[in-house]
Amino acid sequence: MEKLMIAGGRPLRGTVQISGAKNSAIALIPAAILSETAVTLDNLPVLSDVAIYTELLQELGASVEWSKDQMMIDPSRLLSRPMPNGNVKKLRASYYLMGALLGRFGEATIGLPGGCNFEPRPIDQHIKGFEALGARITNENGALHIQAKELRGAKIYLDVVSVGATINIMLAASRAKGVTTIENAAKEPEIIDVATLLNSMGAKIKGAGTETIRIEGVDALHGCRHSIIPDRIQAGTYMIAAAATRGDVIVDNVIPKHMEALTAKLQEMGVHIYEMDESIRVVGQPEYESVDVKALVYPGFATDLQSPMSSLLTQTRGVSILSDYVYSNRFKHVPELMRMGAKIKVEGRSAVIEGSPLSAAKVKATDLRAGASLVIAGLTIEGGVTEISGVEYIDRGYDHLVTNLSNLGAEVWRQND
Ligand SMILES: CC(=O)N[C@H]1[C@@H](OP(=O)(O)OP(=O)(O)OC[C@H]2O[C@@H](n3ccc(=O)[nH]c3=O)[C@H](O)[C@@H]2O)O[C@H](CO)[C@@H](O)[C@@H]1O
Ligand SMILES: C=C(OP(=O)(O)O)C(=O)O
Repeated sequence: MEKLMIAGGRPLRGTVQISGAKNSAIALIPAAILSETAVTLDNLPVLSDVAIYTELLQELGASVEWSKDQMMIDPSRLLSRPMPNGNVKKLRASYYLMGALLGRFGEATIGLPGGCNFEPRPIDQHIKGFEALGARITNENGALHIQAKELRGAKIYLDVVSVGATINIMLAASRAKGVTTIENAAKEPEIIDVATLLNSMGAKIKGAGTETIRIEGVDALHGCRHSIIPDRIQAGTYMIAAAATRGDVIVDNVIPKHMEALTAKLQEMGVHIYEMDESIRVVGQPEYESVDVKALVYPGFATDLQSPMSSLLTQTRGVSILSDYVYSNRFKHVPELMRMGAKIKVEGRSAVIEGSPLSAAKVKATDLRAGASLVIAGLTIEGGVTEISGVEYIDRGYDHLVTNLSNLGAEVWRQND
């Protein structure tokens, strides 16, 4: 197994280019199969989740050509084959095949999803949405069989604000008869990105990015070309790493508006931030104030940046409280950070973090963003080499990580056990 090795203590300096958003890409790829003709996606991130999705589409009979940051998906020969096991279990976003296949064929059999399992992640709101559209759902040995004679538009109120349920319902409802409204919808930028693709394919979706989305079903969808939005979580991770190493980094190809909650929090700590049209410069400072952070749904502070932020909060002068109101138990990185000398106490859905020096250790990434937090911690440590196992989780969300960090002056390499 590969490990990530970091000889830290060097301030990151230079420019890093951010690729397309993982959480958009792995929704846009299944969205493309609602089309009868080819869809081309640009600005695609090169990630293991994208590779797995490519295989899933090929297993269903689609033709996929992927070269660098571009992918052409021709779903004209695709069939709704049962996918109870295998690749569907390897990633969370395989649940989008439910909405996409249901919309295109009126039927889907898909195994329950995998992905980062930092806590139970139910999909009851997805199911509630499909049922409201007229689908019947049965559980067959751990796979959901979803079938509808005819999908009909409906008014759906989500009990919890869910990114996945909002997108999944949009996918199926695009091909339903009549109008669907999703109330209490999630507002994440990735939802707008999916709606933009679907509208370019001929769908009639209004209100994406607000809490009420209106979808007028259409009879057919067609091919188009679409460029994926920048990855705000990857961008945020580099911003936090720049601050933590007291570096000076331009994070390029970002939408600064998407970064507002993080930017404001970093400024509150004393980090200097300069926003440009499509880039953000982060200039670290010798000392930081402790702050309280609440991870919330968008436009609040992203839960996916909560663990990376924990590492930065070990670098302050006081005690910070970091609470996660999206995933109450997303703290698997904490024991690993404590191995590195962090002083953190988890109390309910909060981590109480006291500033303290860290030291190099052998640690294990147990999920994607836990991995990112360990990388940031390792980058700050002067003396010794931090060894991070579980690199496969980090590869789910950070393309060209070693190259990017090396270009910023970090001493980072991969090593086989
Ligand atoms: C592939 C993808 O885009 N993943 C992102 C997506 O995950 P995902 O879409 O799976 O997360 P959701 O927005 O659905 O989850 C938000 C909250 O709602 C709960 N919930 C969700 C659905 C449901 O049917 N029932 C239910 O109770 C979840 O347990 C969680 O507490 O949004 C999360 C929250 O921003 C991010 O951390 C993930 O990176
Ligand atoms: C939790 C994440 O991803 P997923 O939902 O795909 O597991 C993430 O990107 O931090």
